[in-house]
Amino acid sequence: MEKLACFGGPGSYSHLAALQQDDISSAAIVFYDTFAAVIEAVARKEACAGMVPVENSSTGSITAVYDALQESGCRIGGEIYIPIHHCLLALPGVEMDELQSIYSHAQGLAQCGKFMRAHPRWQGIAYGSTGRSAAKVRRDGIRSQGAIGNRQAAIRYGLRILATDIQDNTTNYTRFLRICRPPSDLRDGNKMTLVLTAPHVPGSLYHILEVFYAAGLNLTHLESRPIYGRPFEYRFYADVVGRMPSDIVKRLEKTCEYVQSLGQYEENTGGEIHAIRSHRGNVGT
Ligand SMILES: O=C(O)C(=O)Cc1ccccc1
Repeated sequence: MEKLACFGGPGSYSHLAALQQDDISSAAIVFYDTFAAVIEAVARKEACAGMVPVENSSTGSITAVYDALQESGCRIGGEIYIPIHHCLLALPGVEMDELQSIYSHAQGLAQCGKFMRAHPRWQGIAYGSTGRSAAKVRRDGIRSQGAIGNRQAAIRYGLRILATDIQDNTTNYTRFLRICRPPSDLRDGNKMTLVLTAPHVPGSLYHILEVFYAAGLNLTHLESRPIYGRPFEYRFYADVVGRMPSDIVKRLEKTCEYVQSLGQYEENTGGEIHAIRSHRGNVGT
């Protein structure tokens, strides 16, 4: 059976994203404890695909994923947006005022900053993932331990939900990437992630963006990451919606110092997040 390498353990948000992959059965999901380990597992052919979070609507990009992807030779085969509704979890029968240590993935703690600050006696402790945090609370059986995670983790580990929707931002979404290995699992689609570098001359990024503009391509995300060994020089990751004709690819190749496709995949337009983004787009025009 083809395996999917997933970040974070049973009950993590990445697990929820992996379970929504129609072609993968839940028994085929294997867990890894770092984003880089997921990507390496795909590169080493231990799995046909991987699932990692890449961007959150309140805390921003997970830059470690871009960096691990760059080194690996892997590609992006899909994306999925998951609404993130964080809950405060504890052992059955435990009340809020008994809690002292709250375990979660660093992303979970960051997304619940206001809730955590409203309880200054609690210590937030970054742990492997939200799923692993919930499992730890159950395994340790210590009444002063809580976790931040999702409702499914509470059900899976038999934990009590003490508070719901504790994230700062009511529209809290995480974008997950399906990682694949070329040429297998490479897909077609209307969205593309490009990695590019710009020549070090005035206006070079402007001219690159102009190519997207002239072709009517919607740039949905632009990320810059340092290039190792070239201090203060950057590699750009551009997500572009719209099909790219070959003359545009040629123009980009002429304008960029370096350009490569990291994958072409179907834009995830399902659900509420798409309505929110489309609405915002309409308001702006
Ligand atoms: O720890 C998890 O459950 C993850 O998959 C990472 C994460 C954490 C918080 C919000 C979204 C993703």
